[in-house]
Amino acid sequence: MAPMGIRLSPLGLTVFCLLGLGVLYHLYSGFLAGRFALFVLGEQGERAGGGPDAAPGSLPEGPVDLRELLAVSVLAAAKGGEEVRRVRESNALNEKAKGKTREGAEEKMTRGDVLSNRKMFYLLKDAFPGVQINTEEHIDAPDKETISWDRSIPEDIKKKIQSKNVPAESVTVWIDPLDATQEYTENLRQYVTTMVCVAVNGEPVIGVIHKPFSGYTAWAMVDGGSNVKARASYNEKTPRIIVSRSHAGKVEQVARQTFGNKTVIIPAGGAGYKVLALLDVPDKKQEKADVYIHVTYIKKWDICAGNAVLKALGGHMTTLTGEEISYTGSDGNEGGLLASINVNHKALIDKLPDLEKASRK
Ligand SMILES: Nc1ncnc2c1ncn2[C@@H]1O[C@H](COP(=O)(O)O)[C@@H](OP(=O)(O)O)[C@H]1O
Ligand SMILES: [Mg+2]
Repeated sequence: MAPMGIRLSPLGLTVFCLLGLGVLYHLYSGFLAGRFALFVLGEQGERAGGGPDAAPGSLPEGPVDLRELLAVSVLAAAKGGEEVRRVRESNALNEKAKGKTREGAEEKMTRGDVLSNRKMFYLLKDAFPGVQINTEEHIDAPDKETISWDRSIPEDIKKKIQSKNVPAESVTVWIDPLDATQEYTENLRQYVTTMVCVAVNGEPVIGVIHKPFSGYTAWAMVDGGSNVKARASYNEKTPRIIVSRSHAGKVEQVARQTFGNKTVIIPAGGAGYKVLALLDVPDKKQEKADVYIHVTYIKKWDICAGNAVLKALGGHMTTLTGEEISYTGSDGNEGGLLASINVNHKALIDKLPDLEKASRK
């Protein structure tokens, strides 16, 4: 006699057990499917910004040679740059607003951004299909372009850099197909760059910054080599500070409060341009600065290449509180930026309490 007066026959008991097993199986498989969907959609979607790389199934495969990745990154920056220049010279920019920044500035996109993005993305994707690529602009799958890499490595890279394999799944590539879009639309060509960055386990390792209108390219690999170097000296006491001209926030006011009124502030476009301002760059139109500060939100494709180049040369790019920036996962950097080389970075951080607060306003 079962409790509460219900009596089950052996057949009833078997049916009951089978039903129970069925329910358990259903629940468990649903849970697994849910976890799988979360992994595919959540992880990949967040990382790829919605481009075709977000499609499930593009799984990492085999090791990746960082020297090859550097070579194709330099080529991609140059090929993207050709598009940027061609569109600017045609004067048919097809300028569009793609949204607003948190501070309410219009975020622009042009045909230069789109065409450069397409070239850079498909060249890198063709060369390294198993690698995660995060790019600033959306890629429409029907727009696919096949661009093959001939696997040749430029002589200067061959001379300076050794082959080094890392697992494909440890790599995240960040593409900025046109940095300083605002200035591009204003025809302030000197500020414009195309950039590629390679992060390994979130650490910036390879940086390429290319100027399409002068043809200059800076590249560097952490623990590898570079084609660019730091300047001979920097002014630490009253540094010349390079800042954004179109997303400045409170940076000028607070920089003066911190370093005094004598401090020279240089407003300029482009995160790539501003990192190059800290280095020894043989380009007449390149201004020079001692420190680069940014206080508003900024995206990782804007800063990763500059971070890698500075790191490779012994410099630093951190948040305003001195934290390293991790180049995996979400595409935004919340804590502002302080970039320097051959100065006491920690001492600068300690001087900047007000800037950190300003970035939160
Ligand atoms: N508050 C903000 N929100 C979003 N993007 C920002 C930003 N501040 C700067 N950026 C982006 O960072 C890059 C450098 O900014 P700036 O020239 O102002 O120093 C620009 O990239 P893009 O031109 O690639 O869009 C700009 O759009
Ligand atoms: Mg940018």
